[in-house]
Amino acid sequence: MKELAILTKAMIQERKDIAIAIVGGFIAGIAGVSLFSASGYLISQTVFAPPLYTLIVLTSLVKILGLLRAASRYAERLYSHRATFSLLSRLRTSFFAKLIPLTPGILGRNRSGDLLARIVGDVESLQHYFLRVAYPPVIVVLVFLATVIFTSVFSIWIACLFVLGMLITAFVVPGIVLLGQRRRQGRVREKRAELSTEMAEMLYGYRDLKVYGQMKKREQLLQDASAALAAEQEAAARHLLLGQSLHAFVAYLISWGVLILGAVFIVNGSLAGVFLAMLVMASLTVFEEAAPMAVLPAYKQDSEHAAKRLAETVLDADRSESQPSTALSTDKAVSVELCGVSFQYEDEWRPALKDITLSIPPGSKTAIVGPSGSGKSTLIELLLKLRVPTSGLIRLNDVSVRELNEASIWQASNVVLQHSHFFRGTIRDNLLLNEERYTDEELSAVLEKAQLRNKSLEDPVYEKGENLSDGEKQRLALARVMLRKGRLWLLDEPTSALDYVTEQRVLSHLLTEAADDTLLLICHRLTGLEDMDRIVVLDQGRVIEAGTYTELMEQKGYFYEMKLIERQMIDEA
Ligand SMILES: Nc1ncnc2c1ncn2[C@@H]1O[C@H](COP(=O)(O)OP(=O)(O)OP(=O)(O)O)[C@@H](O)[C@H]1O
Repeated sequence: MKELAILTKAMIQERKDIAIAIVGGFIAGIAGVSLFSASGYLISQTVFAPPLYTLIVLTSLVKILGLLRAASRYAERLYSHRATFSLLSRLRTSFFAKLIPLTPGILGRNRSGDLLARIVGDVESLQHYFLRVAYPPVIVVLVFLATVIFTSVFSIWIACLFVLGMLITAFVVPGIVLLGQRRRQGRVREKRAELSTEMAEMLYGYRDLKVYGQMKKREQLLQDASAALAAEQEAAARHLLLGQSLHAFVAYLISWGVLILGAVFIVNGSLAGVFLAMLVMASLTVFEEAAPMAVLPAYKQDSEHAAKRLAETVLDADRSESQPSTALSTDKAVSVELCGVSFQYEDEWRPALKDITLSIPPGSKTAIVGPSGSGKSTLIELLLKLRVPTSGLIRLNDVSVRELNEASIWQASNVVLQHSHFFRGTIRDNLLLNEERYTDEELSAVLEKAQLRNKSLEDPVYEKGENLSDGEKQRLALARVMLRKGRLWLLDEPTSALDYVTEQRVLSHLLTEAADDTLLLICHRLTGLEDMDRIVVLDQGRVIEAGTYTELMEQKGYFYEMKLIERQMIDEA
């Protein structure tokens, strides 16, 4: 199966551990069969009162086999699990590497809880492919063949009975287990995704749920989802247990067959009675070793399904895997040019941006204003290559964005998006997100410039910046961006939560920092835009006005009207 290719590749990388696990498993299996066969033979021999040295040799052999079995089983478990954990970490990183270039688009298409279920649950399911599907049959077949050859020395018919039993346990029992398993596992996955989704919704929206009095209802939904998952898991586990019980039943049936056949051969003189217990014990043990065969197809199917879901999730990643190698230079300020750029979100009926043509010279300072939903943030996402224009061309430093390596664009840009993420740690941790090293003095200086004097570098930051006010979050994001060395500043409403005075102070520091760089500032408030080289007004995805502050005021168009309304509101306030 194509989806499992990635897993096979990862398994090849762990071939040394896998080979040791197989050798360990084989020795453990053979030692197990020999141990119990020798015990059966020992018990039979004692009846005939053999010389003492025979008993000593047999007893020692049993002990040695017991030790050998334990040691080799330990080695098998150790190396197979080590290989599994390495495999899982390889799979996780390769899945993440494919997933990351797809953001933010992928979050729009998938519910985050479901994505989490895939990342955690489905990747985890793949471990079964190795632990329960790929390598156990190799051991089972080797141990079984060795046992059949050994048994055939005593009786070819008993050896044939072993083969018959093996065929039943390898094909008939798993076939029965497989019936209905696909449906059951599908339901488990569905319920797991539902539970993760409910959980994510509750975690993200717990404040609103509390305020709107919906918490109890959500908790109930969560409990229902959890109970539904537990019920499906129980049903699936019961079904697997049924397979294992069937396997044990067949194993005992074959052992009874060995006993009866052996008794018949002893009566007609073709088998020495002393070997009967040994053959029965060999039969019981070899089928015990073959127990994983009962659930193998079920796990195989489960792993294939998980691999398919993961492959579907990152389907587009393969298409966009090869990134161009041309890098955006950080040696000089970046020029930005948009020629007839349009963009429409998937499943949206109207474009977010329509035929935008703009030329932003290197080192210039441009403000982008316009009503909510006019496409300002979308424009920034296109410049960052987070989305690809539906039509038109974007050039940075005269190179088409299509030909530029996206990581180099991010490297060359100082970006503050509307919602910055903050990690659990300290203010210092949240400032030091790039590879550069900074002294405490430098870090404190940016906090000062961002008007975050009330925070020290060691102050804690909770997950998602829960303990920071919206204004503090914005100022921390701005402090973070001031530490970067990019030559293109893309700031999406970076000061919307600040009071007027603080906003002006921060903006003035920002403009000083970006003095030699190109800066694009999206803002709703129209105050302080006099210092900008150009103001671009967007409405319904189109550029409706563009010019300097004075030009737009003289033009008495949309910007002028908005400015008048803003002044009036400030006066009234
Ligand atoms: N992920 C998305 N999927 C579908 N449509 C989207 C998505 N993000 C934005 N849109 C739509 O695209 C249009 C432009 O959105 P955008 O966020 O660029 O506007 P904006 O001018 O930045 O708004 P605001 O000032 O409120 O931040 C809006 O109509 C919005 O509904």
